Amino acid sequence: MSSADAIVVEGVEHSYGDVTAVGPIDLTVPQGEFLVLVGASGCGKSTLLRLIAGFEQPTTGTVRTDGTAPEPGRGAGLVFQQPRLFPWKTVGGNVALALKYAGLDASADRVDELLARVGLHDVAKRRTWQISGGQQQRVAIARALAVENPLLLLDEPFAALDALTREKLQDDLRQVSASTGRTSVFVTHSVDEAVFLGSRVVVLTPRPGRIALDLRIDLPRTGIAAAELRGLPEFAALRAEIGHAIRDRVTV
Ligand SMILES: Nc1ncnc2c1ncn2[C@@H]1O[C@H](COP(=O)(O)OP(=O)(O)OP(=O)(O)O)[C@@H](O)[C@H]1O
Repeated sequence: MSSADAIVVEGVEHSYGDVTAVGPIDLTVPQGEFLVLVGASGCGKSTLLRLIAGFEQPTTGTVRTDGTAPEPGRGAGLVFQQPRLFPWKTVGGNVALALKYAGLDASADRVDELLARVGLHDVAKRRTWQISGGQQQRVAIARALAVENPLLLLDEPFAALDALTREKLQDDLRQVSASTGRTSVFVTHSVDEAVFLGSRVVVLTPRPGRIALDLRIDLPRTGIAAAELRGLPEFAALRAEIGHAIRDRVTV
């Protein structure tokens, strides 16, 4: 392992009872990479993410994040499909809680700054049910960014959103991630989303999830409009290659 490696997965297999969900998998993620995991439903994407978060222990092999065994709730900001906000807190209160929990400055100015980073202005005092689903997911991302954790782990964060909101959030996340340079692992079913967000895309085989394709995405990450990026011929070629890798291994 080099000091520049944020995540090292070595010889990892994970079983639930007698069902082997993933592995064996070897995967090294250098610092600053935006890794997207894609694959058919049930191939073990979330399991691999949970192993990296420390929510699951590998049945065999080892997982290291920043050189040590991952511990749940430490060292990683997490975003799930549902925003999981506290409904009895205001929007700002939800972000402030994450800051307080980490012993950081939880002032109104700091909360506003974080909300502004995900495109939310003037909503800090609202209740969580007074904002849209897309806005709630932005709050969840702001909360995950609040603590300067080295890792950002996202499990299908945009899956429950409508197509337009989803594209907008993808665009914003791409910009935020380019500016923070934080190592990220993002799970999705969407090939388009994978190519748009990832600096690297790993396709998993159907269960047990193994690496079927490991692809560097050399598309510009800054200074290009989302529509222009999606319109590049290289974008279409990468989407086709990843789509083939998934379809080749799925028997319907
Ligand atoms: N807690 C659990 N107990 C038993 N089996 C589980 C558990 N969690 C997941 N599995 C099984 O392990 C396999 C991998 O599941 P996982 O959720 O990691 O896949 P996934 O690729 O994220 O799926 P999806 O894209 O549908 O969310 C599946 O067959 C699933 O049924």
